[in-house]
Amino acid sequence: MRAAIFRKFHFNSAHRLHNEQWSDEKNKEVFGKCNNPNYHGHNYELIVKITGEVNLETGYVIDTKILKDWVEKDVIEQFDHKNLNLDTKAFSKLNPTVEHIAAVIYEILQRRIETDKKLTIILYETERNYVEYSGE
Ligand SMILES: Nc1nc2c(c(=O)[nH]1)N=C([C@H](O)[C@H](O)COP(=O)(O)OP(=O)(O)OP(=O)(O)O)CN2
Ligand SMILES: [Zn+2]
Repeated sequence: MRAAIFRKFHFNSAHRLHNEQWSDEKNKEVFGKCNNPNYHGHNYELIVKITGEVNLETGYVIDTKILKDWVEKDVIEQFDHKNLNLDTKAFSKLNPTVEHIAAVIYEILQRRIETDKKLTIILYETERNYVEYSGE
Protein backbone atom coordinates (compact mmCIF):
# COMPACT_ATOMS: atom_id res chain seq x y z
CA MET A 1 0.00 0.00 0.00
CA ARG A 2 1.26 3.49 -0.91
CA ALA A 3 0.23 6.77 0.72
CA ALA A 4 1.23 10.41 1.01
CA ILE A 5 1.78 11.98 4.42
CA PHE A 6 1.83 15.78 4.87
CA ARG A 7 3.28 17.95 7.62
CA LYS A 8 2.79 21.73 7.89
CA PHE A 9 5.34 24.27 9.10
CA HIS A 10 5.48 28.02 9.39
CA PHE A 11 8.20 30.66 9.13
CA ASN A 12 8.37 34.45 8.77
CA SER A 13 11.01 36.02 6.57
CA ALA A 14 11.82 39.30 4.88
CA HIS A 15 13.01 39.49 1.29
CA ARG A 16 13.50 41.66 -1.76
CA LEU A 17 13.06 40.48 -5.35
CA HIS A 18 15.94 41.90 -7.38
CA ASN A 19 18.07 40.93 -10.38
CA GLU A 20 21.60 42.34 -10.07
CA GLN A 21 22.09 42.15 -13.83
CA TRP A 22 19.31 44.68 -14.43
CA SER A 23 19.04 48.44 -13.92
CA ASP A 24 17.09 49.83 -10.96
CA GLU A 25 14.39 50.92 -13.43
CA LYS A 26 13.98 47.44 -14.91
CA ASN A 27 13.92 45.84 -11.46
CA LYS A 28 11.19 48.24 -10.40
CA GLU A 29 9.24 47.61 -13.58
CA VAL A 30 9.40 43.78 -13.31
CA PHE A 31 9.20 43.22 -9.54
CA GLY A 32 7.16 46.31 -8.56
CA LYS A 33 6.55 46.61 -4.81
CA CYS A 34 8.48 43.37 -4.22
CA ASN A 35 11.64 45.28 -5.29
CA ASN A 36 11.32 47.71 -2.34
CA PRO A 37 14.97 48.45 -1.32
CA ASN A 38 13.99 48.26 2.36
CA TYR A 39 12.59 44.73 1.95
CA HIS A 40 9.15 43.38 2.98
CA GLY A 41 7.95 40.32 4.84
CA HIS A 42 5.82 37.21 4.35
CA ASN A 43 4.30 34.60 6.64
CA TYR A 44 5.38 31.48 4.75
CA GLU A 45 3.33 28.29 5.14
CA LEU A 46 5.39 25.23 4.26
CA ILE A 47 3.86 21.82 3.54
CA VAL A 48 6.23 18.87 3.25
CA LYS A 49 4.73 15.88 1.45
CA ILE A 50 6.32 12.42 1.52
CA THR A 51 4.95 9.67 -0.71
CA GLY A 52 5.94 6.04 -0.30
CA GLU A 53 5.07 2.54 0.85
CA VAL A 54 3.32 2.22 4.21
CA ASN A 55 5.60 0.14 6.44
CA LEU A 56 3.81 -3.09 7.46
CA GLU A 57 5.03 -2.99 11.05
CA THR A 58 4.66 0.72 11.91
CA GLY A 59 1.84 1.71 9.56
CA TYR A 60 3.94 4.78 8.68
CA VAL A 61 5.31 6.14 5.39
CA ILE A 62 7.63 8.17 7.62
CA ASP A 63 7.44 9.10 11.31
CA THR A 64 6.19 12.72 11.33
CA LYS A 65 8.08 13.34 14.59
CA ILE A 66 11.36 12.56 12.82
CA LEU A 67 10.33 14.66 9.80
CA LYS A 68 9.39 17.56 12.10
CA ASP A 69 12.81 17.48 13.79
CA TRP A 70 14.63 17.50 10.41
CA VAL A 71 12.58 20.40 8.99
CA GLU A 72 12.85 22.49 12.14
CA LYS A 73 16.61 21.96 12.41
CA ASP A 74 17.55 22.25 8.73
CA VAL A 75 14.97 24.73 7.35
CA ILE A 76 13.01 26.67 9.99
CA GLU A 77 16.05 27.56 12.11
CA GLN A 78 17.81 28.83 8.97
CA PHE A 79 14.96 30.97 7.58
CA ASP A 80 12.59 31.97 10.40
CA HIS A 81 12.81 35.67 11.39
CA LYS A 82 15.62 36.18 8.88
CA ASN A 83 16.14 38.51 5.97
CA LEU A 84 16.59 35.93 3.20
CA ASN A 85 18.75 38.22 1.02
CA LEU A 86 21.02 39.44 3.82
CA ASP A 87 21.06 36.71 6.45
CA THR A 88 21.17 33.48 4.44
CA LYS A 89 23.88 32.02 2.21
CA ALA A 90 21.27 30.32 0.01
CA PHE A 91 19.85 33.67 -1.20
CA SER A 92 22.91 35.91 -1.13
CA LYS A 93 23.05 35.50 -4.94
CA LEU A 94 19.76 33.72 -5.70
CA ASN A 95 16.57 35.80 -6.07
CA PRO A 96 14.29 34.69 -3.19
CA THR A 97 11.12 34.06 -5.18
CA VAL A 98 8.73 31.48 -3.78
CA GLU A 99 9.84 29.09 -6.58
CA HIS A 100 13.50 29.42 -5.55
CA ILE A 101 12.75 29.13 -1.83
CA ALA A 102 10.82 25.90 -2.46
CA ALA A 103 13.68 24.51 -4.55
CA VAL A 104 16.25 25.36 -1.86
CA ILE A 105 14.10 23.68 0.81
CA TYR A 106 13.70 20.64 -1.45
CA GLU A 107 17.49 20.33 -1.90
CA ILE A 108 18.07 20.63 1.86
CA LEU A 109 15.49 17.95 2.76
CA GLN A 110 16.14 15.61 -0.14
CA ARG A 111 19.43 14.57 1.52
CA ARG A 112 17.44 13.16 4.45
CA ILE A 113 14.77 11.26 2.49
CA GLU A 114 15.30 7.60 1.52
CA THR A 115 15.43 7.01 -2.24
CA ASP A 116 12.25 4.87 -2.26
CA LYS A 117 10.23 7.89 -1.04
CA LYS A 118 9.19 10.96 -3.04
CA LEU A 119 9.54 14.44 -1.55
CA THR A 120 7.28 17.33 -2.60
CA ILE A 121 7.47 20.87 -1.25
CA ILE A 122 4.39 23.09 -1.23
CA LEU A 123 5.14 26.64 -0.14
CA TYR A 124 2.61 29.44 0.39
CA GLU A 125 4.06 32.95 0.23
CA THR A 126 0.66 34.60 0.65
CA GLU A 127 -2.79 33.09 1.10
CA ARG A 128 -3.17 33.22 -2.68
CA ASN A 129 0.37 32.66 -4.05
CA TYR A 130 1.91 29.23 -3.65
CA VAL A 131 4.19 26.80 -5.45
CA GLU A 132 4.70 23.05 -5.61
CA TYR A 133 8.14 21.56 -6.32
CA SER A 134 9.21 17.91 -6.58
CA GLY A 135 12.72 18.26 -7.93
CA GLU A 136 11.80 18.09 -11.63
N1 LIG B 1 6.01 33.70 -9.78
C1 LIG B 1 6.15 34.56 -8.73
N2 LIG B 1 5.53 35.74 -8.77
C2 LIG B 1 5.65 36.57 -7.71
C3 LIG B 1 6.42 36.21 -6.59
C4 LIG B 1 7.08 34.96 -6.59
O1 LIG B 1 7.80 34.59 -5.65
N3 LIG B 1 6.91 34.16 -7.69
N4 LIG B 1 6.51 37.04 -5.52
C5 LIG B 1 5.89 38.18 -5.47
C6 LIG B 1 5.99 39.01 -4.21
O2 LIG B 1 7.13 38.70 -3.44
C7 LIG B 1 4.78 38.79 -3.30
O3 LIG B 1 4.66 37.42 -3.03
C8 LIG B 1 3.54 39.27 -3.92
O4 LIG B 1 2.78 39.85 -2.94
P1 LIG B 1 1.34 40.31 -3.31
O5 LIG B 1 1.24 40.66 -4.76
O6 LIG B 1 1.00 41.32 -2.30
O7 LIG B 1 0.54 38.96 -3.08
P2 LIG B 1 -0.94 38.83 -2.59
O8 LIG B 1 -1.35 37.40 -2.82
O9 LIG B 1 -1.06 39.31 -1.19
O10 LIG B 1 -1.62 39.80 -3.63
P3 LIG B 1 -3.10 40.35 -3.72
O11 LIG B 1 -3.01 41.35 -4.83
O12 LIG B 1 -3.45 40.94 -2.38
O13 LIG B 1 -3.97 39.18 -4.06
C9 LIG B 1 5.14 38.70 -6.63
N5 LIG B 1 5.06 37.77 -7.71
ZN1 LIG C 1 7.51 39.22 -1.38
